[in-house]
Amino acid sequence: MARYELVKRSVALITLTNPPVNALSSAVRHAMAKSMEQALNDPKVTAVVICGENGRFCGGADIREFAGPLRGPPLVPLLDAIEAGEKPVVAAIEGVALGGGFELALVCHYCIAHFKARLGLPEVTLGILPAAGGTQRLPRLIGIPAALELITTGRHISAQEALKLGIVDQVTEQNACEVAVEFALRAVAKPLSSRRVSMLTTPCPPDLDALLEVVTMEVKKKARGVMAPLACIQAVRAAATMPYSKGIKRESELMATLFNSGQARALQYCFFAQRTAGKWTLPSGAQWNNSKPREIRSAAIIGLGTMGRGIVVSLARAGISVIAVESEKKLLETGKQMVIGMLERDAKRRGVSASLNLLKFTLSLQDLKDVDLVIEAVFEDMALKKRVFQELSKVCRPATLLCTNTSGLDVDALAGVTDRPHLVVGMHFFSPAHVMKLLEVVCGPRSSSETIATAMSLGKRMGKVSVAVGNCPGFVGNRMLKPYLDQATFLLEEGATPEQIDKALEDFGFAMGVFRMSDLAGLDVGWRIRKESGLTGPDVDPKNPPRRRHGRRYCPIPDMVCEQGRFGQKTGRGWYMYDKPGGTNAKPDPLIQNLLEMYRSRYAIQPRNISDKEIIERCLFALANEGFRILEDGIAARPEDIDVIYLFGYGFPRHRGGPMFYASMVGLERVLERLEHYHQAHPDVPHLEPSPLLKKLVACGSPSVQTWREHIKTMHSHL
Ligand SMILES: CCCCCCCCCCCCC/C=C/C(=O)SCCNC(=O)CCNC(=O)[C@H](O)C(C)(C)COP(=O)(O)OP(=O)(O)OC[C@H]1O[C@@H](n2cnc3c(N)ncnc32)[C@H](O)[C@@H]1OP(=O)(O)O
Repeated sequence: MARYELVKRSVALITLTNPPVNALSSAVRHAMAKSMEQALNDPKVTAVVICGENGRFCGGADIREFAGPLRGPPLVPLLDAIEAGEKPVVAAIEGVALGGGFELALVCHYCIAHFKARLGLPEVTLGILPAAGGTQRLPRLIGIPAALELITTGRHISAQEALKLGIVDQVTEQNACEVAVEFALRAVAKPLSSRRVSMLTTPCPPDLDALLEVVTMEVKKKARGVMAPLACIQAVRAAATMPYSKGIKRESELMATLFNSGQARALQYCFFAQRTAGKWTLPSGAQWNNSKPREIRSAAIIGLGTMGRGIVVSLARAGISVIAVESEKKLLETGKQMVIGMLERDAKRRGVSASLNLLKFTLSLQDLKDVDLVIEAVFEDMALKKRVFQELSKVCRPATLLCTNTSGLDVDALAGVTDRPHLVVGMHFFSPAHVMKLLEVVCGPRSSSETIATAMSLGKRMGKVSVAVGNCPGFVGNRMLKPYLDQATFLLEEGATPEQIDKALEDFGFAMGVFRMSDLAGLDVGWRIRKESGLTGPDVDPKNPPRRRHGRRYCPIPDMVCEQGRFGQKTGRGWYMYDKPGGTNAKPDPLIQNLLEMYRSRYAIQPRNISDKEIIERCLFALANEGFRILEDGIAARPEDIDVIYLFGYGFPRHRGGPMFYASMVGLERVLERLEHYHQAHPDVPHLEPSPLLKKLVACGSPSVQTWREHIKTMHSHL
């Protein structure tokens, strides 16, 4: 857990050995304490270097230990002892120094960082704060404004930025450990008092209160209802206003308020869920660690609409040659200019050169004959997509993977028109595709494990969080959206307003309520789909009574909004009104209020007061209920996959963990009871009927979300 060696006859080299990230587990803390004691007591030792094995200094406290009782030597006294020691201690930072790892570096008297190293205090992203002295030492070292920024955002910084801020003493391109040993030898006999950061006085700006107020407002705006950043601000205030001994106590009190909170549990769950999602597995036994992805050097995109353009940018940014295809010269030219502009702006922001040399634009599918992979991103029309796939079958070499960016159509039906169904897979990007991190990899029943592995690995290469899902209408994300949207519009019928529903959801933590989100996405897309499926428009079966389709409750208000040409932000009118087409400032629109009143009076609906609690329960429990059905149907393998999809694709607040984790936090019994209650009140809404899996889990004593998969595994899988 920590290796102790004597090098250069007088330097104790302590190497943390806890792969993969040398987290400060109880065993590591124990071994470090012993090694430090040995180094400080050995008269031969004049200096100490601390480094991490395998080119990684330290990824911080062992997050898995937070879930159980705290064991082993506490970190704070161990770090205090390192700082107080009479022999110079040098941190040799390679790879990462994060969280407790950064705090370890802060107590070392000197820091050498490899030029590729990254440092940061990401505790806030886990719902806690840097409680091993980080909130007290960092402000003393770099001042309040810079420390506040790093601690409240959890941002990682480069070694170069750390040098500029005065966190590290030297950046090297050589082996940081060897440089640190030489540095340590030179540091022997130099006075250490000024190197003990806890002894420094915090440089305090004259307008401290005003600064803290501004940061508090910013944090509240960015992360509504999230506790950890606010606690971080209070801890940093203590660093400015109290001596170290009192500040560290304040830090620890604030940590105690966060440590066992639901938010901390949710955020730590999200950390592991994201990593779990990458470990896809199929019933055949094929999985992430036994299926080799193909190497993708070249790709083609069919269609340069909004999605296609974003995908081209994502691929080019990942260093992949891209051929972009359009059907008309004008569309091709427009798409080309947009892609080039996007890549140039992106490169400027990242301080790199735009990879325009990787791009080729063409009107001819014949140019695709040698590419490794094609992603079709044409209009969401099955007949059109089938024609494209038939054509691709003819022109692409037999080994080319054929992917579709459909947001919900049958991937297997597309595979069926090709000569290589095993090489067909869905790659469902989210708009804007060069910004949104989520990628649903849709596994058709005939997609080979190599095809799935390739799509997953390509997603990772593009910086996406990829989740493998099964093939059904809407896959996971969009399938779950329907009951959520339905509940929102039913609530409108019953007496709520768009702004009331949005406010309840935004107070819950969503960046945007459902109606603001719909206005942003465009209301016409859903309208077209409803018309095509005969739910509205001239094809509606006249036998359907009003507000009912196929024997179920149906709310026609969204159709009525679209009939008025209100398609959302792009038309300047939707559920809200905007200053101009494309405007973003949403204001409640009296016309919508009128429409709702007229609608209710036409159908003799007596509007009632609807509480925020009912809004949240009906929208979110219906959402989770569909998630349970998706697990039952084997469309998602694990609740973590669903949660990751909602966190990264639909703006579900991270501090709530995702819809499935949220349901588990509320308590499955309670969710079941509320769904039963609402289903009784609305028997014509099947989405409110509790799913058999939810009932089964409750019958099994509501196990923790991490163990649900044991109850699901006997069920049929469509992955
Ligand atoms: C009333 C109660 C009072 C309570 C008071 C409590 C007092 C407690 C005091 C304690 C004070 C401690 C203060 C310090 C806190 C911390 O340090 S919290 C941790 C901060 N660190 C992080 O957030 C870093 C997290 N990790 C990462 O960002 C990345 O993993 C990485 C280090 C940048 C590496 O990335 P990459 O190479 O992409 O690998 P990954 O796939 O992400 O990770 C590989 C595997 O390692 C696991 N892992 C990573 N970090 C940790 C960690 N810190 N702890 C445990 N495990 C970790 C990760 O899950 C992967 O595992 P597998 O999926 O199983 O492979």
